[in-house]
Amino acid sequence: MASPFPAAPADLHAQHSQHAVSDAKPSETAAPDDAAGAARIEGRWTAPHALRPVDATLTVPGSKSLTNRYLVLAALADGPCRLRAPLHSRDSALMIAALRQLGAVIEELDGGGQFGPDLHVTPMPADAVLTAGAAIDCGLAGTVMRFVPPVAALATGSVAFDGDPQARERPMGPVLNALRDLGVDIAGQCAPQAMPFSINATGRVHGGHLLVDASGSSQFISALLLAAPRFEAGLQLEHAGKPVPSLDHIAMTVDVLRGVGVAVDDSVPGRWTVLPGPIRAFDVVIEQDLSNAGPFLAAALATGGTVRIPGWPSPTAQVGDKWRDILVKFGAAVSLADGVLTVTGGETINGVELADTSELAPTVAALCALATGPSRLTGIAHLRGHETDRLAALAAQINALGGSVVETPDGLGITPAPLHGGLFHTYADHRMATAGAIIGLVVPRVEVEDIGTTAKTMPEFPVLWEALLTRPDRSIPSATR
Ligand SMILES: O=C(O)C1=C[C@@H](OP(=O)(O)O)[C@@H](O)[C@H](O)C1
Ligand SMILES: C=C(OP(=O)(O)O)C(=O)O
Repeated sequence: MASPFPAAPADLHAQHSQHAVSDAKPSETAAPDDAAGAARIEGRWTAPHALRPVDATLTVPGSKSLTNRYLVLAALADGPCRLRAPLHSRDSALMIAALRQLGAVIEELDGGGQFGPDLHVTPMPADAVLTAGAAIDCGLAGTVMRFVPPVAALATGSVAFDGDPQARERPMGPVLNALRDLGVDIAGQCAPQAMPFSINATGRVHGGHLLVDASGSSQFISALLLAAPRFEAGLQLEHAGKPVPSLDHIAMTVDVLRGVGVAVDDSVPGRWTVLPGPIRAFDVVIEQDLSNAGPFLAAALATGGTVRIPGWPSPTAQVGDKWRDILVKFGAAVSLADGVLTVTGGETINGVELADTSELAPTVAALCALATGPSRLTGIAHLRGHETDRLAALAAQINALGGSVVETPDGLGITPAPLHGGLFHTYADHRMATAGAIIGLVVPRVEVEDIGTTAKTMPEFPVLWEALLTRPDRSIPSATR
């Protein structure tokens, strides 16, 4: 779809104010422990419609994947740690609450950055005994439900895990079976391979060799690697099964482990060896979330405008760095100079063929729905086990707006079709909400069912998104903090 815009209106801000928010309301139930305290917008939300090409400069909050990895490592480290510019969102709040349950002391420090305070972490005491047991709410966070059980196995006491109803549908079996293979006592109350379950932890995990089928999620591997230095014999982990998805996320895990002094060998594909040893205390700056930068960069393509993101980390282990290649394939001009990523969209958006786009896929699919040529996304069968079955959800919701999307066994085929407004269901999935927002930039009257789902990884999304359209060269307004 081309993006022809009428001449810019005299008072752009006034026009957006009329259209931007319909039933949306500030939430009275901010996520627990969410230090950011950003004003919440929840519920049905009329996606702002761009009246002219965007021209904006912004930074986004910290990386979910880095924040939750460093929180886990800090809880297991050999001394107090500091996370600077961490993410403050539902997923990070759930991780903080989980690690506190296991004995880590996590405090917010005065000051901090644009998106909330820094964090100081005093690790779990080595001899922590959870006399009253612990109950961990995983919400819908894959990083909490997969990364925390191996950490819990290193405490002493009973640790119960549960989460949102949708989380009970997400695959857990390989992590639980792996821990059982390592001798950890796990009782499943629901299905034996899913939440809810509880761990009767003895404070020690011997470690050793493990065979795991990680074709359902890279998080099964990352979860075991992160705790492995604290296993008595370390870990020799081997994957057996269909290809492992989201390999960039495993590379990130290896990268952060090495950064805190852990010896990891990943020289043989599908095998990882972690030597036992201390996790060195650290003081780290969390990079902004490049995956969550995606919808803002996509806005440049959708509207034929320009979006700049200063402070783009390079080098980085984040999968979102792939935007620099992906958006060129869609037809954008992309440059990285002096740490500023600049993306400028053209007259039209090209169709693309892309493999293993991992968590970038919903944003990619939204751009494909606006493209002038057909697209094929492959290697993302495991998205059926994400926050929702993302392949089914994207196909259903884009088609409900007049699109032409077919599900394939491992992805999506998307053919250009004229789109119209309508309700875009979100299925408790933050990336469905942002996909609806992207389409709504150029398709009038798209309503996103629950924009509040973006609080999973970016509570500031609706505010930043509206500012993207109305206020160039801006960052989050202080009034929302
Ligand atoms: O380890 C991580 O931080 C993540 C790994 C990926 O999971 P999958 O391998 O299940 O795709 C990714 O999609 C998720 O958003 C975050
Ligand atoms: C798949 C995702 O999340 P999770 O960490 O819950 O798996 C995601 O953020 O796209």
